[in-house]
This record gives sequence, C-alpha cells and structure tokens, in this order.
Amino acid sequence: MKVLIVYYSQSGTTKHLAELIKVITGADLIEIHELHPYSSDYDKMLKEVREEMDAGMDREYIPVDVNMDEVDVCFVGTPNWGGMVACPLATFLKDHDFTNKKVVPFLTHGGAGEQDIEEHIAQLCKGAVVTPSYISFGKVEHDELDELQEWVHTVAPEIF
Ligand SMILES: Cc1cc2nc3c(=O)[nH]c(=O)nc-3n(C[C@H](O)[C@H](O)[C@H](O)COP(=O)(O)O)c2cc1C
Repeated sequence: MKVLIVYYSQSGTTKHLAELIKVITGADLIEIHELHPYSSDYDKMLKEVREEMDAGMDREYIPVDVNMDEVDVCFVGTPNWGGMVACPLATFLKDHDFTNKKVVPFLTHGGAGEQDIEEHIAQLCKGAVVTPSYISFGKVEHDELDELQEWVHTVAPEIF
C-alpha cells in the first residue's frame, strides 16, 4: 500500500499539518512550490492570486518526481485561498491521474472554514474517491493531536 502526502504551504501552517500526518502515517511527503514566486508583499500577493483565479490561469509549479500510478492513498493538503485550492497545488492535481485512488483532503484557513475546497479537490482529482477533510483554523495545536490521529484512522484505516 503506497501512501503519499502532497501539499502546498505559503507560510508554513499547512506544512506543519502535513508533517504531523507524516508522523502518523509514515507516508512520503511532497511539497509543491510555485515556479515563479509570488510577491513577498502580502497585499500584492493577494491581488496576484485573485487575478490568476479570475482569469482561470494555471500557476506553474516546480516539477516533482512522483509516480502517481504506484500511489493508492494520497493525502492532499492546501491552505484556503479564496475558498479554493491554492493555485500551484491545483495545477499539480490537474496534471496527475487520480482515477480510482483514495484522496484524503486536509486544509488550513484563516477563519472562513472549508467553504467548497473538498468539492474543488474532487473536481481536480477526477475519478478519485474523496474522503471527509481535516480542517484547521490556523496551526494545529498540541491538544488537537488526538483528534487528528483519530481522523486519519477513520478516513484511511487500510494504511495501518
Ligand atoms: C492568497 C490567499 C488567500 C486566502 N484566502 C483565504 C480565504 O478566503 N479564507 C480564509 O479563511 N483564509 C484565507 N487565507 C488565509 C490562509 O488560508 C491561512 O492563513 C492558511 O492557514 C495559510 O496556510 P499556509 O501557512 O500553509 O500557507 C488566504 C491566504 C492567502 C495567502
């Protein structure tokens, strides 16, 4: 059983959650990075992201060495970007074939919650079986670790 965690993180919050899931599952971890960095000015970056989403543009990512054919269960982690999957990760998901794979979403947000991100992931990972997500407002705290562990065991019992 091959288990993979693929995620994007702009400021480390989703990365932290991905690393906790790695500790629980022992899965391989892949971080997606945009090919051309966003502005380091937060407001400019928000504008840039809004413009590329409105235009339906695919944000290029730095290629990663992964053979998706071998993967059975893929944890997919993203920050909430305007209720959507972060753009570079969205491009990665579009580029790979998730048919008949189990996709397990996890996400972090700044107050708006899950919105339609699970649905967006299902659209991007065509043919996948998408489980309920783990949703964290900001960084996962120490007292939430039991809940995280329980969620992993519930959505992907076959990997243990
Ligand atoms: C471009 C952009 C758009 C965002 N849009 C939202 C949003 O619509 N709703 C929300 O709750 N948080 C939003 N956030 C906040 C992030 O989802 C939140 O801070 C997240 O935990 C950051 O994860 P990261 O550190 O892994 O990048 C946005 C952040 C960025 C950079």
